[in-house]
Amino acid sequence: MGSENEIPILDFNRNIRLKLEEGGEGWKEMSKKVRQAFESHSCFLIRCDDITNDLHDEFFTSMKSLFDLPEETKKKFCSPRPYRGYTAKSCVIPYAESFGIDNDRNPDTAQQDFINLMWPQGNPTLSAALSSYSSKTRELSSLILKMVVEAFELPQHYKLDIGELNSYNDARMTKYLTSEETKGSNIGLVPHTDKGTISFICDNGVQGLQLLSKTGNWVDINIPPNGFVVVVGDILQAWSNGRLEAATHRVVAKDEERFVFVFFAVPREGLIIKGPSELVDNENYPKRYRPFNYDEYVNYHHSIGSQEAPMEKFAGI
Ligand SMILES: O=C(O)CCC(=O)C(=O)O
Ligand SMILES: [Fe+2]
Repeated sequence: MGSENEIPILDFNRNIRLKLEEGGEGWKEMSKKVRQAFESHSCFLIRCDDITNDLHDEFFTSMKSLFDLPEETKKKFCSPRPYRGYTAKSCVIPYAESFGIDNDRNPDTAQQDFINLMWPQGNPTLSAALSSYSSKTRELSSLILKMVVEAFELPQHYKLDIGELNSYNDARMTKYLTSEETKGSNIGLVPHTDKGTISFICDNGVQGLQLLSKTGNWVDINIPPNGFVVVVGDILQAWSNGRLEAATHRVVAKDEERFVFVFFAVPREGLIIKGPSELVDNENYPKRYRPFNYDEYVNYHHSIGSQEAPMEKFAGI
């Protein structure tokens, strides 16, 4: 599927999705493409015309107004949980500010509470756009994970498993400093893998995301305005017994301000991650990870900071 510099692009526009009948030929065909792209690149680009140009522009314009709020207002958004709340220029993201919204119970309520905290008088434009982006990515994440089960020819009951790996979602909005503001450093976000199941990323058109290719080169990712890049996270790597590898990615600083929305599909709290025995094959794919508790992995990840191959150190056999 193309060279390492060519990130595969899959079309999930409405007319295509309408024809995807679960278990049908078109569905199987698309499932194969999803698996191939995850195997070859650990990610792929998605085109999805539910994200119209107007919605894209409204979202990123209103996101800018969020970061333009006074520092003391932004700081009101705090959370005792790792990676959530408002962070500015932290050691993991030294050249960015970011809001991590914990959506685990009821995503719409969590997002609404967040908007009301920032704007007691409300911000209907950002509220509606955030809700549209989140519901679209939520729908796509369950579709794509079901396709992973299909493409590995796993028994259908694993779709329930996948539901558990995809039960919560965390939304993140980030603003990166420009290369002038980072004063010489060209890194906006250090190389890392995402600790959830899969993540969807989209930006305001200022390209800065790079993927570490299988041959060790940094490859630019140009996210289509009407779509996302979807990347494999640590949990899908562990669940698939390493057949799908988490995407190592980083962000480089650019001359213009970069705004980003990320949707992390994550397991429910306390889930024990234990992949299908069908994906273990003693000759070619011996068992790579012990079963582990998702929360313990998140706490471990948080305690060590951003390091290479945290999953291998935590649960590798
Ligand atoms: O800014 C981006 O393009 C990627 C953000 C990211 O990797 C993350 O928040 O985990
Ligand atoms: Fe990431």
